[in-house]
Amino acid sequence: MSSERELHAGAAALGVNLDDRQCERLLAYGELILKWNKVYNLTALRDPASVLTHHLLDSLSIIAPLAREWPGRAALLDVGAGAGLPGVVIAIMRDDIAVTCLDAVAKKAAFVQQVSAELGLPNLRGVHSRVESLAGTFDLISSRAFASLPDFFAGSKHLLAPSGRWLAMKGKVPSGELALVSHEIQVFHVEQLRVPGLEADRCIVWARKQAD
Ligand SMILES: C[S@@+](CC[C@H](N)C(=O)[O-])C[C@H]1O[C@@H](n2cnc3c(N)ncnc32)[C@H](O)[C@@H]1O
Repeated sequence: MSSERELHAGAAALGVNLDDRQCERLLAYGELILKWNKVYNLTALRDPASVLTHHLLDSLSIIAPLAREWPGRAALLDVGAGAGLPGVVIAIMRDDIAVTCLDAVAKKAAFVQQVSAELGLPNLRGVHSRVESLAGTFDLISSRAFASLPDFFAGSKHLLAPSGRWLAMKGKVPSGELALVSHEIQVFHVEQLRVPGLEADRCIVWARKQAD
């Protein structure tokens, strides 16, 4: 199957209809990751098929849940985004969401800036900072493979709007981490997912600030 057909089929299985532009941009993004991997040290994956399943489809699995949970405009911060996962995929799929991909490593933030310019995504920027020192307010704060849930929430709670939502992409349901989440934070949904082409467990942990 061609990459394009595999991407369309995988997205459809995740409840997402890709238009031609989105499909082109996602594939171009995958190519940029592989092309610049040596310079920016972006991923351990070396072949296009693994980038498609482990990065593009895995990140696309957030899109249908996000449309349900937050259908309108938003400012989203992707913490510890690395090569821009899932932030770049969200920016490609949702032009009504302004995405900031944050990373403590300058080269990774620079790569996201380059992706924004090359793919023509005005709603995407890469920022170099540690999350603990960043200022600002965001409606949505995401992460994938970043930190334990207690550390993710504690490190970014100063950045979440009062009515905002956290979405953490995790592997197996992280029961041990969930038990350690502060009482100031309400985990309101743990959503298990199946990503086409990936045998591994996947889930999204949704949380918000506890009302006073
Ligand atoms: C394992 S990578 C995950 C990258 C990407 N989210 C993914 O799923 O491929 C974790 C990233 O978090 C970044 N990071 C670690 N601590 C951080 C902090 N305190 N603030 C911002 N980024 C941080 C690292 O530089 C690294 O790029």
